[in-house]
Amino acid sequence: MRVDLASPAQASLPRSCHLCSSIPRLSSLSACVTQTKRTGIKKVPLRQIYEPSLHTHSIRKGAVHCSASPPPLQEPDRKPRLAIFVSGGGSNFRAIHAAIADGRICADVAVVVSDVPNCGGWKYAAEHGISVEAFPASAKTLVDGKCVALSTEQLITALKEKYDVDFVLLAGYLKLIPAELVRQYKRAMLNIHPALLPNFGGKGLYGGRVHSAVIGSGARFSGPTIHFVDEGYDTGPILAQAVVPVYPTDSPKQLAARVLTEEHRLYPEAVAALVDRRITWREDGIPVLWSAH
Ligand SMILES: Nc1nc2c(c(=O)[nH]1)N[C@@H](CN(C=O)c1ccc(C(=O)N[C@@H](CCC(=O)O)C(=O)O)cc1)CN2
Ligand SMILES: NCC(=O)N[C@@H]1O[C@H](COP(=O)([O-])[O-])[C@@H](O)[C@H]1O
Repeated sequence: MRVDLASPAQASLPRSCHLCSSIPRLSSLSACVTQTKRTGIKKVPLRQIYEPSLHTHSIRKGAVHCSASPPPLQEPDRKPRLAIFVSGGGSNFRAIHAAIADGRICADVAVVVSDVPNCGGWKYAAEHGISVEAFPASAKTLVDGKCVALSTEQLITALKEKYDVDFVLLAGYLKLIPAELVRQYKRAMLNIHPALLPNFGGKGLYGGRVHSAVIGSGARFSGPTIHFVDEGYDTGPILAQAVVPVYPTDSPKQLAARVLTEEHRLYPEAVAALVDRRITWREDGIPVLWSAH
């Protein structure tokens, strides 16, 4: 059985337990080991090995007994469940859904959430038997004069209890995610932005406006950024980026198409790493994506 650990260069050697000075043995952490069905590689989440705080100690007859007590893992046969937020055509949602269908992403889409009922992403979800919810309330969520949108509290309850969602993915979603929802999915909510953050991001910069700003700046490179979501627009920790050339003769439409091609490659890769738990965190709060191969 191959156990795939982060390269020692990246991961500090196991710290011994500060109380009993033992180094946790792999067998004592067997509960941490998860089988990645698709690849047959045994993954051992680093955080559950290198955090002595996971140990419990009991004093028996004067001796300190140290045993790892990793947090409970999901039921082995339960795939991670995703909520995907869209506002428009949903091409990134479709790319993620296609990656699930062909086995690149080991997860299920539990629900699609949109501020624009019947947008392209909403229709695609409905056509594929995926539940849909409207959020937040606006003139666009009035159907026959009745508001069909959930409140923030109702949405959180639905995501946690009705849909049992583990991870939230923003995919062309154009509304600010409220702080209460961000807190519910700390280090479990991603967004894709069509430029190289921290440049060309923030309020007012979305869709074609981003590409116009890039071209107008004279920048020679652009590309998608995948980042964890915090309370501000596009200010969360960057997880992955890809680079495409910007030609001085580019129209915003031409640049958008070039960036979108890379979005549809990069986002599924990032989501696969997220659900496979191949992301660790540096002590300065920067996420590290570990390749599956
Ligand atoms: N809490 C967060 N919410 C959202 C984030 C985020 O990083 N943190 N990312 C955005 C997606 N996004 C860029 O990637 C983005 C989307 C929309 C805007 C924006 O200025 N929106 C307009 C309204 C547009 C409309 O309703 O048509 C606005 O707020 O005035 C900026 C960045 C998703 N949510
Ligand atoms: N700041 C957010 C933003 O501009 N998102 C962008 O909206 C486009 C449409 O997404 P879609 O085709 O997946 O609906 C994509 O380029 C995405 O990066």
